[in-house]
Amino acid sequence: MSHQGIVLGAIADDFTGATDLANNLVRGGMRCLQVIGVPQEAVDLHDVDAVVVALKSRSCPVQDAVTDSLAALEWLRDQGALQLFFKYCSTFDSTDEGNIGPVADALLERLQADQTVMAPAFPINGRTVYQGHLFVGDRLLNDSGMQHHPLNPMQDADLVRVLSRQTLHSVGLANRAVLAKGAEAARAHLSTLAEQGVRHVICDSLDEQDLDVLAEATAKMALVTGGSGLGQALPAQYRALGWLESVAEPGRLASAAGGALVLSGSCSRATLAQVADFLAKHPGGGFALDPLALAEGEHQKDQALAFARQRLADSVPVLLYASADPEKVKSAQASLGVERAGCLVEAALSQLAVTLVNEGVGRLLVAGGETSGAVVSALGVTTLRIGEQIDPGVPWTQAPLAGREAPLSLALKSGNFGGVDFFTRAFEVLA
Ligand SMILES: Nc1ncnc2c1ncn2[C@@H]1O[C@H](COP(=O)(O)OP(=O)(O)OP(=O)(O)O)[C@@H](O)[C@H]1O
Ligand SMILES: O=C(O)[C@@H](O)C(=O)CO
Repeated sequence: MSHQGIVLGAIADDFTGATDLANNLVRGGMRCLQVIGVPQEAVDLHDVDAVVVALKSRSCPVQDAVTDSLAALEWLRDQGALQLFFKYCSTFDSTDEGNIGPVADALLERLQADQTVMAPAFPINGRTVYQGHLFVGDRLLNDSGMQHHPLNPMQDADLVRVLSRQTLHSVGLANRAVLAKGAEAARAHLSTLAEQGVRHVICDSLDEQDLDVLAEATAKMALVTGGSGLGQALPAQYRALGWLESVAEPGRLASAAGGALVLSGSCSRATLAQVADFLAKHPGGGFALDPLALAEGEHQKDQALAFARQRLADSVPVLLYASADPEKVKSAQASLGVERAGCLVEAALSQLAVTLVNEGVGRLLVAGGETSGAVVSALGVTTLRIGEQIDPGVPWTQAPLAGREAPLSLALKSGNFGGVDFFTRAFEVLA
């Protein structure tokens, strides 16, 4: 007989990363709920197999990340989780201070477990690991653009070395040669490393088959860590263990209704191409926000609102965006400071979201991790039911909102995820 509580409890270090993992759990066959922060009230989990707690712990001070992650762990254990998953970015976003190492150490200690695996790979989106080195497409991590990341520049692709700077514990490697021998050999390798006191094991994975082997070898570990690729492989193992029943349509959502709005605060390369593609397909369908104008008062926001209302009245999708090329972003940041420029944009997009959702927007797409965090918080979203995938890493979700009869259909897109036509196709795939 299957386990009655939730099977998997996940702790994600940012909002869009949480949705990415949740999406792959649904694809693996689990009914999944994402909660924003550690719930303060009871959550109905009667038809849920996996819960992902979305934190903002990727770039915050180490102690805050540890405290929040432990609170999430306790809550998930109270819900009956049989296995815990610590989700971080497939590009291993972190610094020498943390937060991946210290959070993993604290979770292991609380669980009284000796070892965990670290598997950031997400092959379908080009993130693979070989001999412990992380690749983005055909480039090593430190040559992929991530070496210039403003918060966590990744200047070393050797994850054993990277993680060793974040923990006092011993870090080891399960390489491709081990995985190629199958799950039994991988388990034996992990045991040998555990006997040698190796607490964290960086795992190679070049493709889904490697992740399947890894999932089989680790499904009974108290804690696994990594990207969403491993998340897609685990549900089959839970079914094999008898923990999970097969469910038809684990990503089934209620019908979507209401106006279609895209809010983009992401300046990542993929998003810029998606904005351009939307504007080409919907001439006159977008309104550009500029932090310098936003700094001067309410005028530009009011203009954006009037523009959106007009389009929505005509039942056509509308795009409000601050996304801009690096030159423009740099110039706004030079005038306003990085933080103020970001805050102005996030505040404007959040206020526009609240007003327009109140007025009848029912299908909302948000681009950018920070932007999504700001918008979701402003809307008062506390839970997201995970639906079908739009593109790898990004599903449609539904959020109940106070004062609204029908749930809001919401898609949160990581900056670099999604095909070029994402802003148009997302609405086409929504029933
Ligand atoms: N024109 C602009 N000038 C300056 N800052 C901007 C501008 N447009 C957006 N921003 C800010 O840039 C930041 C973009 O971060 P966000 O996390 O939303 O996107 P991303 O980095 O592409 O996504 P992800 O974190 O998922 O990779 C936000 O703080 C946003 O407010
Ligand atoms: O793992 C990934 O790449 C994403 O889910 C993410 O965390 C991007 O911020």
